[in-house]
Amino acid sequence: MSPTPIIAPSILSADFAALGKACSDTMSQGADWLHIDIMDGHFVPNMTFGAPVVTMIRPHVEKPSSAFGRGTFDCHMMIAEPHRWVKEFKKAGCDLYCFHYEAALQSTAADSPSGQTEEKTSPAKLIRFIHEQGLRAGIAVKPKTPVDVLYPILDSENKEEVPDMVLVMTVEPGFGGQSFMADMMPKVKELREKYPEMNIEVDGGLSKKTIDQAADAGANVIVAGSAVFGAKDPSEVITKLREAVEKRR
Ligand SMILES: O=C(CO)[C@@H](O)[C@H](O)COP(=O)(O)O
Repeated sequence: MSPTPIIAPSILSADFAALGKACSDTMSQGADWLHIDIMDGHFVPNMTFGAPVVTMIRPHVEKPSSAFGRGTFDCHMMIAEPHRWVKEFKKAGCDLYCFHYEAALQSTAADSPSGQTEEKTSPAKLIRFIHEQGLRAGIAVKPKTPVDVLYPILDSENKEEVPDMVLVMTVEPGFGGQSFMADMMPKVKELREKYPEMNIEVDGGLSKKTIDQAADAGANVIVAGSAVFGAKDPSEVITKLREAVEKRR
């Protein structure tokens, strides 16, 4: 049986002028996690916000009582140099630090904004570092990145260097409201066949219309921005997304 369905509304589509309330509202409407998009204008052609905003919204959502529990702050780091921000985001209240494989390949081993070094890091080293800070680690792949690049990382004997979740992007990262890329589903299917118990997240264009394709492929962590925050009845959308995943377990 694949893991529990987890619905993670992406606050990129929330009302930024009343973000704290938007976060607590979506939780009371049935969300499991909050998906928090961090964009730096380098790794992606858009900017959002950084750790101070995460600190401000943390008190609006009860902290998870267990790993991957309700209230998990799922920080999707669409940033260059993901290694540099782990400690800051831990302090801000992040629970799951999900970085991009493509960014980690370019990253240096600095562990604070001021502590740059020239030493190259690697996705595996970064996962170890995230775990050492007491966070869960996620690794994300852009649409053009094949998932087999992740197999050496996922199959590592060294458990501290194995991520807790894989995020398969179903749009090019950077903006909400884009169309779901159904051609990403073979990647999800392949991952699910190989790793039946792993959390597999999909992000981009998920809605009542597209959820069946993602659920059929085996995704269990569903990110939805515009479909939830733009809905007349967000609870109904969250329920439908969850039911679609639950049906395939
Ligand atoms: O990471 C991203 C976009 O880069 C997402 O998390 C979006 O926020 C999803 O928005 P919708 O496609 O669901 O509107």
